[in-house]
Amino acid sequence: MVVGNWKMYGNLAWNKTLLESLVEGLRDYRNADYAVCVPTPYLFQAQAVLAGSNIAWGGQNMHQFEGGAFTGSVAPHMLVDFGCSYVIIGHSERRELCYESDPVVAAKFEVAVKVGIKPIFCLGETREEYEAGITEEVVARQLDAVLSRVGPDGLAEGVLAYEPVWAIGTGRGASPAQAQAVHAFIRERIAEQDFEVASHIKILHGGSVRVANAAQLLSMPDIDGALVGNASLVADQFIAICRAAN
Ligand SMILES: O=C[C@H](O)COP(=O)(O)O
Repeated sequence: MVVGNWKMYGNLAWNKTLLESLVEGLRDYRNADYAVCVPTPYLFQAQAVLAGSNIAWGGQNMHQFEGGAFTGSVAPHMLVDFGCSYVIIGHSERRELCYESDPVVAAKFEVAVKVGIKPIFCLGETREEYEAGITEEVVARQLDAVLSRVGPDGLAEGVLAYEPVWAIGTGRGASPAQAQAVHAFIRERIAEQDFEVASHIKILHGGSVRVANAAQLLSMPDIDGALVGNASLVADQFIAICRAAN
């Protein structure tokens, strides 16, 4: 599975060109799941261009409540209204810049599943946590917050994305071996509660996934795909990464 996270980029004309290029470039690649998560104002456009293609679409966040006086927020059903299949939950940029706590992220995960949208649950350590050697402690804490809220059966309704924060946007991602080790730790922790769920849940990798490193990362046994930022903004690069997963 390969998901493009456009973050806060795009305009109607640029989006149209990129989306149409992706539809054409991936038309014959049907052995993997593909999606793009676009800024909320462009969901209508993603739906219009991607409907009927083999590329799904989704949001980059949503509120944990199903409605209310939360100016500027997006309610879960609003993503459903635009045909979203996915929503990114707990991205490190929101955890840091919007102070999203583990309990809030877990609540968002639960509500996404409730309204029928597959959450892409992001977890990962900061550079400081990596250098302090507490990566496993951090991702375990983040994972456990969701597991304790929804249980393994609820977790199975989502997709995980391990994104070492220190690799995001830097052009220097984790090595395949480094990434595999943490993916395996995450899967083993889930297996402690439910082996079947652990065996089937997708764990994507994010953090400077590029054309140059995608195939190696995707060849790792516990890496089931990629959550791609920068490279998803360039049609040829994102298509090449998607094809590597096919
Ligand atoms: O959601 C995507 C991740 O933040 C990775 O972004 P990046 O590929 O630009 O490092």
